[in-house]
Amino acid sequence: MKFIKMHGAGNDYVYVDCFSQPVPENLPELARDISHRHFGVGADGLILVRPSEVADARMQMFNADGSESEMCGNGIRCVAKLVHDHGIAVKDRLKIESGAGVLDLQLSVGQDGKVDRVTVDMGAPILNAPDIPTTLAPSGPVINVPFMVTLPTNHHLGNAKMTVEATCVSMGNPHCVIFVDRATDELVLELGPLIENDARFPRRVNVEFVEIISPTEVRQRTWERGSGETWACGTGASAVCVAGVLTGKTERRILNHLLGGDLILDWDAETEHVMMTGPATEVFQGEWGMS
Ligand SMILES: N[C@H](CCC[C@H](N)C(=O)O)C(=O)O
Repeated sequence: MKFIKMHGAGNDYVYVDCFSQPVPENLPELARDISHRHFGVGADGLILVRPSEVADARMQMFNADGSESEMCGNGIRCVAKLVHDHGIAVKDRLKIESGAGVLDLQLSVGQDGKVDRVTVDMGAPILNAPDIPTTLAPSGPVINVPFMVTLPTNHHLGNAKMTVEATCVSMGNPHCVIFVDRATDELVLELGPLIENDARFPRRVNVEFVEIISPTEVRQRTWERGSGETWACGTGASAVCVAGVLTGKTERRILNHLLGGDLILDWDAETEHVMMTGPATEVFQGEWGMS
């Protein structure tokens, strides 16, 4: 099976062009095996680029643990680059079908004629608690809701319980945004998985730890549902943009610094849609499963 390794701001996936080869079988198992950082190619997950009845292509995304997600922001920028650069649809505006609906993308082409940056209309955020889904509220938005986590005994973070303030947003996939003074390893790597798997998120959740630099600039670390800490998360950055406005901490347009690069987010007041702009990079191509 031929694959293309790509990343969006360091959020790296293995991409399979299913226009030119059949859809692989046992996708969750393949996602786990191919994502393994030592025994596989190494990636945050697997993304299939498939024909679509209603768009230029369809994106199907799996996390490193084999779970399927509705949407992937960094991933959809790379899907657009693959569709353009590999001749599937050579246009500077593309429609890509995802679990969050058919999204519109505007492609920027570099000197080499290949896509280097993409602006994605991520659609409108979903804020109603049951639709995120979370039980942190019976209905309506979840904004700065105190969220107590019980820590395992003798935990680095000290006492047995810790309370953070959660602002929850879905971009087709669920996000729990937490604004902190410093996004430390303890918070990201130890509190992250506890929140990811908390029963108050029936479909688990992606967790963003956000430092406010100014009303127009933030720094984000991400503990992703099904993949652990990633170097960037596009749907997460979109959720952070919305949460910043809902909590009064940021303006509608922000620059977000993630471990692997920067994203520009703009929650348009007219359309209520979040616009995300960022890089898309092809690293190498390979063949999987050569016996
Ligand atoms: N990295 C992706 C998000 C993957 C979300 C996935 N971890 C989930 O289960 O929702 C992004 O750039 O939006």
